[in-house]
Amino acid sequence: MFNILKKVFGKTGDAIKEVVPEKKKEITKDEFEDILLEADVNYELVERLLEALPEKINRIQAFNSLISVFQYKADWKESDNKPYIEMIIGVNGAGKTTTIAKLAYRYKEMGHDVILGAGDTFRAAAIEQLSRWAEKLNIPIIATQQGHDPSAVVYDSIESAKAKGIDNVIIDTAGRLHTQTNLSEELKKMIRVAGKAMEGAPHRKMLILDGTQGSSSINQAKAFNEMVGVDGIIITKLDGTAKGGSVLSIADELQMPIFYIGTGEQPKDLIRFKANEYVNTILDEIFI
Ligand SMILES: Nc1nc2c(ncn2[C@@H]2O[C@H](COP(=O)(O)OP(=O)(O)OP(=O)(O)O)[C@@H](O)[C@H]2O)c(=O)[nH]1
Repeated sequence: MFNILKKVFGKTGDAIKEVVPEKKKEITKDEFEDILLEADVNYELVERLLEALPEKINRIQAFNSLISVFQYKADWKESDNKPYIEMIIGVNGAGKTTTIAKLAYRYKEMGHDVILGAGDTFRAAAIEQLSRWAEKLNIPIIATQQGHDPSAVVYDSIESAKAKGIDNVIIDTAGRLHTQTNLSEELKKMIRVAGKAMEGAPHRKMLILDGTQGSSSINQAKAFNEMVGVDGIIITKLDGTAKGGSVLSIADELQMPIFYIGTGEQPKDLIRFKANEYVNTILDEIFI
């Protein structure tokens, strides 16, 4: 796990090395500040973290400082419901489709049966892309034509899962933020219809955030959270960016669990996010 993380945060590590080329036992407050800013931690958070720290900082002090950011409750909200219904939310291009394939792959590996719902009916390309993943992963998908009501997709995929004894339903949604009001109504309707098809559904609403956007994805996240109430986050594309510190800003600003991080473009490239492992990966670049 640490090796994967070391690779994922490789570019962030390179950015840290710009500040401290040699690993040390202690660093100064100024160095810690520069490291965090280089890694794209939001300025206000950096200042807040530094306030409580001494002039010379050792690894334990740095660890305690960074881990304190991850104070959110309910780290892992799993449910016994069968089928277990998830809606995947986020702006276009954040990595929703790929992440749905990754989740589906993960559940299949666990021995579960999975069905997908192509709920981004706004774009034909989204339906096609998800259908291609379904074919590759050999799992069923409920899809309609572009422009049709995505709530029908929600209803049909849940009904199909119930009828066939399928364990996991993963539903894609549209992510066109430029027509936010329509999107908000559409998502709310999808949620209502899910609840009609199965009481308590959707069991989890996951927000996908693009890790290469760094801290700027936070406002998007807030907008989606206001629209529909998000249960947790998946951060994608962390493998390709030096902005690995944005995970801290995201956790701090949104105070909601980060469930997984995307580590590449393949279905297997998704790992559970664990705050202590993440913090240690960053600190390994700084301290002996
Ligand atoms: N390196 C890397 N690339 C990723 C990751 N997740 C997604 N991508 C890539 O990001 C691009 C966009 O991902 P999509 O899954 O198409 O994103 P989307 O949000 O569905 O976007 P639309 O299809 O535009 O709605 C694709 O080229 C993916 O391969 C990740 O964790 N790491």
